[in-house]
Amino acid sequence: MDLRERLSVYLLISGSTPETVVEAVLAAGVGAIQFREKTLPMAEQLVQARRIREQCHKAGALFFVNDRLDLAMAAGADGVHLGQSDLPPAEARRLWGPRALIGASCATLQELAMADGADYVGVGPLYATASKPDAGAPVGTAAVEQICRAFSGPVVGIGGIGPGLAAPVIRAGACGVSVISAILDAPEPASAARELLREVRQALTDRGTPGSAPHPRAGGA
Ligand SMILES: Cc1ncc(COP(=O)(O)OP(=O)(O)O)c(N)n1
Ligand SMILES: Cc1ncsc1CCOP(=O)(O)O
Ligand SMILES: [Mg+2]
Repeated sequence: MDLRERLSVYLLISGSTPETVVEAVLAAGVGAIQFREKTLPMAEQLVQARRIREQCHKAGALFFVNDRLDLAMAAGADGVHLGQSDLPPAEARRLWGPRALIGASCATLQELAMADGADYVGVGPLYATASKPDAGAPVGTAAVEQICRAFSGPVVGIGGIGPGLAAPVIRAGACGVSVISAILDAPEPASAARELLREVRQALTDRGTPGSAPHPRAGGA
């Protein structure tokens, strides 16, 4: 499975996400998980990150750490996701090496310029979201279209994406959607994950997914 396919549904979790929920969404087909924990002490984050990495790898999913290159490396993650105020992707690459998967956030073409060296980009917030109070104004799917024209790697949309809102993101050119509340706030997270995956796959089929070479660092599965 290549990187684009694994990013079809990319879930962000925190330290308070129950282990059983992680297990269930992975079994439902979530292909990538990002550990996004901003408050717990680092030693505790490291223990949690290692446990989630194990869960992901058993399920054949990718494991990313948000913000912190040091934590990502210590936890044996597949990659790190860096925002505009984090280490530049090129610097993370220099420190971690060629096998690391590096993701970057951008909302505009100017921000994309700062993402040089990233393997994939997350574009957002696309819609209003309560999950990130400092997210800024929604940029909508037009931003996905613009960034997909300028960046040849995988692009995921993020921010306020729930049922029925994933298909427009794929039609705009993204390979997947990155979510928190659509899955974690759902009464049955595994069912919500399956439904989102179904919507993404249907939209990719309708779009006529462009042939993409397997990503050299996404591993085989
Ligand atoms: C896949 C993905 N895309 C965007 C983000 C947002 O990153 P950032 O802007 O650094 O904000 P925080 O998540 O750190 O609050 C992301 N985490 N993942
Ligand atoms: C981390 C992040 N970055 C941009 S929007 C967002 C929050 C996404 O959460 P939700 O899917 O609940 O809107
Ligand atoms: Mg960040």
